[in-house]
Amino acid sequence: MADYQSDKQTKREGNAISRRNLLKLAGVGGLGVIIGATGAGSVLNLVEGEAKKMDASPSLGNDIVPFYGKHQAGIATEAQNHVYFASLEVTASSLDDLKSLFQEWTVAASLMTQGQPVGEALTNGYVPPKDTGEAEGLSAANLTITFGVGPSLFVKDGKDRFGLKSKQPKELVDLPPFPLDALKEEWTGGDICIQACADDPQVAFHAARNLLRIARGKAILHWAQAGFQRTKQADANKETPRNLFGFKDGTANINVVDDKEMNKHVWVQGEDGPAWLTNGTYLIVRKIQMYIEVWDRTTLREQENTFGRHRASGAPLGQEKEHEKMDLARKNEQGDYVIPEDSHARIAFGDGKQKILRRPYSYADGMDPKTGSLDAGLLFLSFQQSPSTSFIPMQERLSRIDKLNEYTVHRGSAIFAIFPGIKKGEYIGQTLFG
Ligand SMILES: C=CC1=C(C)c2cc3[nH]c(cc4nc(cc5[nH]c(cc1n2)c(C)c5CCC(=O)O)C(CCC(=O)O)=C4C)c(C)c3C=C
Ligand SMILES: [Fe+2]
Repeated sequence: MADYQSDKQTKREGNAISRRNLLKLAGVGGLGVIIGATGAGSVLNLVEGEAKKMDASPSLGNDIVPFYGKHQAGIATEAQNHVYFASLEVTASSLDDLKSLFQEWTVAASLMTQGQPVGEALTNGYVPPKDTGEAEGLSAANLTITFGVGPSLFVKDGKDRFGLKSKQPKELVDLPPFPLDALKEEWTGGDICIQACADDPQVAFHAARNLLRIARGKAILHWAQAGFQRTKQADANKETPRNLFGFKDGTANINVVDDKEMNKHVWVQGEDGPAWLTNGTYLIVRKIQMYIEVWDRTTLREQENTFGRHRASGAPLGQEKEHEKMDLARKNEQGDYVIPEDSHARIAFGDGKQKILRRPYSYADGMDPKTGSLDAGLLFLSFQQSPSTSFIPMQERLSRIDKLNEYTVHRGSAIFAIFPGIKKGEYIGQTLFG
């Protein structure tokens, strides 16, 4: 705790410009107006120029994740404590409107991820402030904002909405129905997604809210979900985070610093997809309710057999260390597999060839009014290069055999193509919208 606070303090003192200082930059007033006249690159240069005039150090604070890069942040970057995930429906009808929306979002996202507010100083008492204000005085809290587009942005009800049909990737199609799915329209699909992750829930919410505000008249919220994991301050040993069933979740994940693995399983490469998506990826989102009360009445042995791992250590059943390779051939004296045939980890692993990058968050949304039980679960987020050869066959297996199905139900689902990262002067989505 103390460490985190002192980190934040250092960042506030050493950081380029605080949200409060940026509000004083009168020259940056009316971002939306300026962008229309000058384009995203010029606005970004203007903002950066004004920041320098304030004699601010351009060096990153220690809780700022760089916004620019080959890939968007929020995928291979360390998972923050909180997520605010939003799925949007586009109401604009022209490609130009869509383009200007992403240009404005790029400016706003680049500012907010540096811990700066969106919009001009609070000088005009006759109009609403541009920035909604709840993050004023707060640091960037490692905020990342990741944007993507769903299949319905390209074609909806058979209509080529923005003349982008020919650019729709083969992989970007609605997921097939899986056995036991209990999806609700209100948590399914979307034209655009925004994943805002931060080490502070208010910073994550502020980011999504301000982007939605900018979208007014062009896009509306379709569904949203906040999520959390244990905070890093509370976890001195930096263990693998535990899900709401008490198990370490993320042990056998892709190693994000292993470029070879990431290029093989996560990033879209030239030959795998359309050129506009090179260095992007696909995101699959599943809102999975977890029957916590039922789980809490289940014996430890049954819980461990469900996952195929020990609860305390996270090690595969019959083994000792969390990161040991699962011994799937090992049998007990009765001749049964030590890691049960219907256990989650065994079924998800399959033959070991399908790999996805999981970046899930727990959610807890009060009570399910129908049952009186806690409405809690997992906002499952996974990034993969090819959903059709990784997530889909994996989920097909899991939905038929996985013992975990006795305790969970899939309520929401969506797929998005996640844009590649950008350089300064470019805007997110530029490779698609031109
Ligand atoms: C289709 C993909 C997956 C869904 C959906 C899914 C849901 C889900 N998972 C847990 C908890 C755990 N999952 C674990 C491992 C694991 N899960 C998947 C995929 C999906 N999970 C994979 C690919 C793996 C790794 C398999 C392997 O190679 O060993 C584990 C074990 C620890 C770990 O490795 O992370 C847990 C725990 C929940 C609670 C859940 C839905 C609510
Ligand atoms: Fe899993």
